[in-house]
Amino acid sequence: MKQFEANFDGLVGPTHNYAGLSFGNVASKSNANAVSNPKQAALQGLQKMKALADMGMVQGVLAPQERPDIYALRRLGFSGSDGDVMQQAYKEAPHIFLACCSASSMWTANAATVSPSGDTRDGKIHFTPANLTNKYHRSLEPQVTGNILKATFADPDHFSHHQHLPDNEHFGDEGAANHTRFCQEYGGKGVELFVFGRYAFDESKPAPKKYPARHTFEACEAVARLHGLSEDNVVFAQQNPDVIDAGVFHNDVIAVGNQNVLFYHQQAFLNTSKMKAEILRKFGSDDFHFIEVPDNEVSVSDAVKTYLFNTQVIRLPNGNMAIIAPKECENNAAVAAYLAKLVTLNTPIKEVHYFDVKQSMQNGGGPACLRLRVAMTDKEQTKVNPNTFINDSSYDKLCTWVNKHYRDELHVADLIDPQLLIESRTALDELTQILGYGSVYPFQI
Ligand SMILES: N=C(N)NCCC[C@H](NC(=O)CCC(=O)O)C(=O)O
Repeated sequence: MKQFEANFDGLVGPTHNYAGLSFGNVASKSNANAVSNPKQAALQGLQKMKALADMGMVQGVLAPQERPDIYALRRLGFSGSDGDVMQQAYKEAPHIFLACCSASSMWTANAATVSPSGDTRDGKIHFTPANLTNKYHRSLEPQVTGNILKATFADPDHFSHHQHLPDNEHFGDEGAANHTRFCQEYGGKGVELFVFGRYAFDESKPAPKKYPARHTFEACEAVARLHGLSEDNVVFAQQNPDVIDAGVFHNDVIAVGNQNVLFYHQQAFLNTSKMKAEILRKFGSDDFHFIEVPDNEVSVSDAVKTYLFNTQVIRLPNGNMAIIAPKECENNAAVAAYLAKLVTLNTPIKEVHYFDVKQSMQNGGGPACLRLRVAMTDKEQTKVNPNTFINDSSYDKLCTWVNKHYRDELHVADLIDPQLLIESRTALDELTQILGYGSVYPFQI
C-alpha cells in the first residue's frame, strides 16, 4: 500500500482583487485598492501546482467560487436584474458589495479541516468545511466549498462530509490553516494538532487585544468530535495572543508541520513546552524534530512580511523533505540566510524551492494558504475524482482555460461591470465540465 499526502490547491477566481477586507491581515489592508491581475494570479498558482506534480507529489485542484455573489446581495435586500443588484449594492453599500466579490476561496487551507482515515473511528477521510465567520466575505464560502469537496471526494465508502459548524463566532473555524498532522506514515494513525486563538465561552482566558482571534477552542473540539478522533491522537494548543496582534491571523503564518517535523517561531504558541511534551507523548517516538526559529534570527515582523512559515513542508519521493517558499523569503536577507542554514542542519528538511505567488501574497496568502492537504492511500486515491489531479494534460487545459477567460487587469471599480459576472459564470460553467464536477454553483442549480 502506498500512502502519501496530496495537496489540493485553490484555483484563483476571475474576480481576484485587492479590497482590504481582512482586518488583522497586514498585507490585505496595506494593498487595498491596488490593481490586480487575475490571469497572472491563476497562472502563478497553476505553476506551483505543476512544479509539485513534477517533483512527484500528488497534486490536485479545487475550483474557485462564483463572484460577485448575487445571492448574498439579494438576501440583503438588493433587487432587480443581476446588473441592478450590483449597481445598487455598489452605490448604497460599497463595502458589502466588495465583500461579495472576493476571490478568497483560493486559499484552500481555509476550505476545511481534513482528518485522514488512519485517525478516524470509522476509517474514512473526514471533511468539515470551515465556517469562516470572522470575515463576512469569507463566511460566504462554506456551502459551495462543501459542494466542491463532495464533487472531488464523492465515494461515501471512503469519504465523510460534515456540515460546517454553526455560523456564529463562538464556533469560528478557519479550517486547516490552524491544523497540522504529525505521523510516522501518512496512512497510519497520526496526531492532529488543532490551534485556536481564544476560548469563546471563557472570557477569563488570554486573548488578543488589537486584532481578532478568528478560531475558537470550542470549534476545534467540535471538529475533533465530528471526525471521530480519539483523545490520544489530538492536541489542542493556543496561539500566542501577542502574535495575533502582530498580524498572525492564522497559525499557518507562524508554524507548519509535517510527519515528524514542527517548524515554528519561538513566539507562535502560548504554552510551547506543554504542547511539545504532549505531541511527543502522543506521537509515540523520539524521532521528532521541533525546529524552533528564535527571535534573534527571524523577527515576528519578518515572518509576517515574508511568510517564512506559510511554506509547505513536503516529503519528496526521494525521502527528503523540501520547503516550498514564496519569493519574498528569498528577497529578505535574514530569512534567506535562515533557510540556507536550515537545509544544512540535522533535520529531514534538505531543500528549499522558491515560487512567485505575489498576486496571492499581496492579500496575505502564501504557498501554504493556497493548499488543502489530504493524506491518503493509493486505494483512496482511486476513489477521488480523477479530473481534479494535475498532470501535463490537465495543466495545459487549465492554463488554456485561464488564458481564454481571465482579465489581466482588474480595478476595484471594474467589479460592477455586469460583463465580468457573465464572463465568470461562463468560465466556471466550462470549468465544472473540465473537472467533471456536475453542478456545484448556485447559478447552475
Ligand atoms: N493563512 C491562510 N491559510 N490563508 C490566508 C487567507 C488570506 C485572506 N485574505 C483576504 O481575504 C483578503 C481579501 C481582500 O482584502 O481583498 C484572509 O484574510 O482570510
